[in-house]
Amino acid sequence: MRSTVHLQPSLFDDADTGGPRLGPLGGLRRMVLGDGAWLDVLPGWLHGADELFEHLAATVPWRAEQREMYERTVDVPRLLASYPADAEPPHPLLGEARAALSRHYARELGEPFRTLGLCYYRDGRDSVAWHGDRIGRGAREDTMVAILSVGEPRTLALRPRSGGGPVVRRPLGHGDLVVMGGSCQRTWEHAVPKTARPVGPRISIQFRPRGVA
Ligand SMILES: O=C(O)CCC(=O)C(=O)O
Ligand SMILES: [Fe+2]
Repeated sequence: MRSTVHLQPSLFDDADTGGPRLGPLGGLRRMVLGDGAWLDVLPGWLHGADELFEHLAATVPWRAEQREMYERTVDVPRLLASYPADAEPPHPLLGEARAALSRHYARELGEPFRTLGLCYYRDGRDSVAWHGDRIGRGAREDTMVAILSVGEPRTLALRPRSGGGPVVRRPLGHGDLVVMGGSCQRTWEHAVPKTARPVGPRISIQFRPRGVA
């Protein structure tokens, strides 16, 4: 397995003093994607994200998974960790983030965010292929998946599931928040493409309601 590369302190976040802290969610801006899907974006929601990155990189019990593909067993190109609704988040800030998101979206979502999913992209060879989060209720119902990104910027790509149409590309930087909502998981697909650029590691933190996966 590839070795784990850690960020140099303050490589991304020069203003890093004190611990990590969340800004207000009032600056969220909505992009209407179409077919009932939307994407809310808030660059720089988390300040002082270096410490969170380092903490998660070092303490989360990252899992390497394998998957059957075309009758071969292949490595899933990223490391994973999941925290069910009743598990203690791996950093208190993530509990705060989940509570803030639940408050902000209470009326529109109608239920709180519950579970945490984490992905560790070690370098540009790590990726996630086109998919919707359709294992759970997202296959049938409108829902939301919120993603806080720390570490190296990577691109979140989105495309309509049917009928082609242009690919929407959002760079996700250190401390940025995006929320996929409405029908996004069933009418659109998303991916984090591989890149040939020499990029460092990124951690994606996903917040989902119960039964969405
Ligand atoms: O890396 C990301 O932010 C996206 C991860 C993702 O789509 C997933 O785990 O379902
Ligand atoms: Fe996903």
